[in-house]
Order: sequence, then structure tokens, then C-alpha cells
Amino acid sequence: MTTLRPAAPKARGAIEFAAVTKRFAGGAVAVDALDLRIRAGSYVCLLGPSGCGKTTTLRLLAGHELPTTGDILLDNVDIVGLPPARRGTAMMFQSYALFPHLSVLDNVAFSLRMRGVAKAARHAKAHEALRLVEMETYAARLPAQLSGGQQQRVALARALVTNPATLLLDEPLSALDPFLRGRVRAELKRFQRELEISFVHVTHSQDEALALADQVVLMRAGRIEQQGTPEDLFDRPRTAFVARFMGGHNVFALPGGSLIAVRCDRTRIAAAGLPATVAGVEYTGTGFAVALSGAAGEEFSVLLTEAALRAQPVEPGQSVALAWDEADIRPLAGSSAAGH
Ligand SMILES: Nc1ncnc2c1ncn2[C@@H]1O[C@H](COP(=O)(O)OP(=O)(O)OP(=O)(O)O)[C@@H](O)[C@H]1O
Repeated sequence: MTTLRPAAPKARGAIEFAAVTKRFAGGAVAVDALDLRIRAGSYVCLLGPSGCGKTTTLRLLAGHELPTTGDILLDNVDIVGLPPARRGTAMMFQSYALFPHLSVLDNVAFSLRMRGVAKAARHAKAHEALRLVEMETYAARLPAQLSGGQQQRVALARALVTNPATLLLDEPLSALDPFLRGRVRAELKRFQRELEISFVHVTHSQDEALALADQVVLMRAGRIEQQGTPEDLFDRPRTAFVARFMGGHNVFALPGGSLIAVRCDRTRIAAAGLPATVAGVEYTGTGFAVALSGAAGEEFSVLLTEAALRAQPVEPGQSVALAWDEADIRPLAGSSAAGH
């Protein structure tokens, strides 16, 4: 479930961005007066279209970028002046970032070696981290002798060996095939719960964010468009941008210009309502998706069960009407005149 548990007393990794702006040389504002709060021990996904500032936000936390203005706190400590290794953050890279010539154990111990930790102590900690991800028996192998999922676990152990308060993950699953992605996704969630630290996970994938996050932060042009639980973002979008980005919704402009969102599975093909033309019908496995176009060329979608489509067949080119229940209307900020 995605409901927020009350943070346990030992949970770590509370993050606060206070009016953080990052302006790159050349003028690009990647992060724009960002105010962001992340609770200790929570799983947060930063989501949004390409270029909206997700990676920059993560790099600001890690200390790979410095803010132009603003403060960043981790467990109430201002970390802006601290070097990356002293912030209490760790970054998990994709598995191919493992050093190919080092054993699994030495890969995991690497950052401790860089910090001057003696060999016996760093190997003990590396074994502990490998035990946590159930990879201890592979300690002597080289990365090339592991499966993709095993490499990913080693990458996770390598990030966790410094005992961070927050783990930063930039598209950690994008290199994996869909089957493995599902498995590693479940493991990430389990580790995060067990460790009671915060995970900040950058993703392009709405599905990934909905499946993993306690809190989803949807960014747009360096700002937060909406932050909330996956249910908030998916079922209670506040703007047309959120409804469209999260998917699964139709955005309708009502007479007068106000905008509403209605879920595609709650939009009906009815005898009377908003006129639309059927553009196509696709089998989705669990039912059918009917693609439609509105009078002004807007794109809509209605999800039907097989039984519903059989009872009321539609075909491309057919004129139909769309209807919905009052209870399924989600009013959106802005109006169609504002260009959303
Ligand atoms: N080092 C840099 N110098 C100049 N501009 C940069 C730099 N890094 C990022 N930007 C710009 O800042 C904006 C935000 O980039 P960022 O990488 O944070 O976006 P993103 O949301 O992670 O995108 P993507 O999903 O494509 O990775 C973009 O317009 C990008 O071109």
C-alpha cells in the first residue's frame, strides 16, 4: 500500500529544499525557487518530462552541483557547504557503473577505500552490505560473472555501504528488461522499508512512481506542479498537466472554458453528451481502449470491458457522445483559454 506510515523515531533522511534555484552558466534555470519537503524514511519519486529539473535536484542533494541560491537540509543539517562524501547521501548508479576489473567485494568497499578506511574494516562493512542484499556468496566474483539483477544488487550494496541517511537513485531500472525491472523494483521498496532511510528516485515512468512512491513529486520547468501520494496524483490531479502526464484521464473543456478531468475508465459512451468520433479500438488484454476525437480535434480515450464493448459495439468513424457521473469529475485549475 502507498499510504504514509508515521515515521518511526529512528527513520532518517528528512530533506528540505528552501527556495532553491539552480541557474547554469548560459542562463538555463534548471531548478526554480524550489520548496520541497521529504519525510524521513519515505520513498519519493521525482517525476516529470525531460528537462524539468529532476536530475539537477538529485545532483544538488548529492553535492555534485551547488545551488545558485537557497538552502538544502538533510536531517536538519544544512549540507550545501559539505563535500559529497560528508553529506550523508549516497548515489546508486545503474549496474554498468560497477568497476569491471574489481571483485564484487572490492566494488562494494571502494568508497570506503577512498575515505581511507583500513582494509579489514572496509571488508567487514562490505560483507555486511552484501549480506543485506543477499549477495555475500558472490563476493569474490567479477561483475561480468553476475546476472543483470545481481549486478543491480551489488550497485545497491555499494551505495549502502557508507550508511547513508538518504539514497539517491537516477533512473536505476531503465537498463533492465521488464521482468527484472519488476523484481528489482519490489526489492528496492523492501530495502527502503527495512533500512528506514529516505530514497529519492528519479524516473520518467509514471507506473514506476505509482508502484514505488510514498510521495510523488511531479516537476515541470524547475518547479513542483503537484506533490502527494500516488493516489493524490493519479486520482486527484489539480491541473491539466498533471492529469495528462499521469495518464488514464480525459481532459474536457466545459462550455465557459473551465477544465475537468475524468478517468478514462469512468468516461462512458452514451446516448447524449459531448460529441466525439471514434478513431480506433485497441485490445488491451484486460479490455478495450476506444480512441476518440472531439469536435476541435482533442484526443479522448474510453476504457471498456469486453462485455461492455460486446453490448455496445463501436467502429472507427462512428459519431458517439461521451458522458460521466458528477462524482467522477475532477475540477482542474486554469481554463481552456489559458492554453492548457
Ligand atoms: N550542466 C548544465 N549546464 C547547462 N544547462 C544544464 C546543465 N545540466 C542541466 N541543464 C539544463 O537544466 C534543465 C534541467 O535538466 P535536468 O537534467 O535536471 O532535467 P531532467 O528532468 O533530469 O531531464 P531528463 O529526464 O531528460 O534527464 C535542462 O534544460 C537542461 O538542459
